[in-house]
Amino acid sequence: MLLSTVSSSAPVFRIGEPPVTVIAWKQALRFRRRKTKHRVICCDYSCLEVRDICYRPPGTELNILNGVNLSLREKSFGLIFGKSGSGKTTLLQLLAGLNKPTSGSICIQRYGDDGQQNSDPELLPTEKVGIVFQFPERFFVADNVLDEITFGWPRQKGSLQLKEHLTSNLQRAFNWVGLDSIPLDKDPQLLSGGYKRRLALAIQLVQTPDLLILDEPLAGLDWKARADVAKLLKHLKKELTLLVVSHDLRELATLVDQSWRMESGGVLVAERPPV
Ligand SMILES: Nc1ncnc2c1ncn2[C@@H]1O[C@H](COP(=O)(O)OP(=O)(O)OP(=O)(O)O)[C@@H](O)[C@H]1O
Repeated sequence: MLLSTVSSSAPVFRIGEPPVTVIAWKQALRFRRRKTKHRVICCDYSCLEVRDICYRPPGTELNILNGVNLSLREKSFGLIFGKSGSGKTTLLQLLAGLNKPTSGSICIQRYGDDGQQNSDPELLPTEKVGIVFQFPERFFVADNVLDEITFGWPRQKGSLQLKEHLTSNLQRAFNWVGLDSIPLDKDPQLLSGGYKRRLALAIQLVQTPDLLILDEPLAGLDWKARADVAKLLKHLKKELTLLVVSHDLRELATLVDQSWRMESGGVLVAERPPV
């Protein structure tokens, strides 16, 4: 009798069911737990860490790098600038595993939400590092976009699974860099300067690196292409860690989370870009 007087929007209590307030309370608790769990996941993070690296090329007397340290949080944008010949490219080559440091280490360190290290450092796996060299288009070898992007893929018969995996990454990489409208049979040399850089980025992104290293990504491009590539890097930063060496500080300044100046003698100093 009482129920019939209750409006249709009011909560209805039926025998055998918990009152609506209890349901709401449980939902709130579940939401809070989820939020707490989410917060823990968010705050647990890793950093690329370069620890006290020195580098002296074999057969030479002087160190190019002298006690270099840096820490770069995942999915952020790190910029290294400094005078020509100070050792920036040399550092990138060590990070990409192309040379071995004379001393020091390069690792991935995990941190908890309290900012404390919560595991032992792990060596940086070089297969998770992509590098785009200065003027990458000068190293293009194929006469169509598809052959260029698949040039370094495994050729052996048994590598079908890996090739399938790379193929599934290809479309995603093309979408990321905005190459999806370019015909795969187009000659890479006929692409504009900006699109050549996009192709060079896509070649690396197909391998799904965690860390992407770029040496002078804007060098030699016109203003429009420079703005396009800078915008693309801003987009990529949401997906992976970027470490960039550049003299083009003005265009990149707004993307930078951490930056360092390489001083003559191979010493790295944390510093904002002077723009
Ligand atoms: N294998 C090597 N043997 C001897 N010297 C080397 C070797 N590799 C690099 N160098 C020297 O180390 C110094 C640093 O070179 P690096 O290319 O790293 O500088 P950089 O800061 O990247 O310069 P830029 O801004 O002009 O690209 C230079 O003086 C270079 O000549």
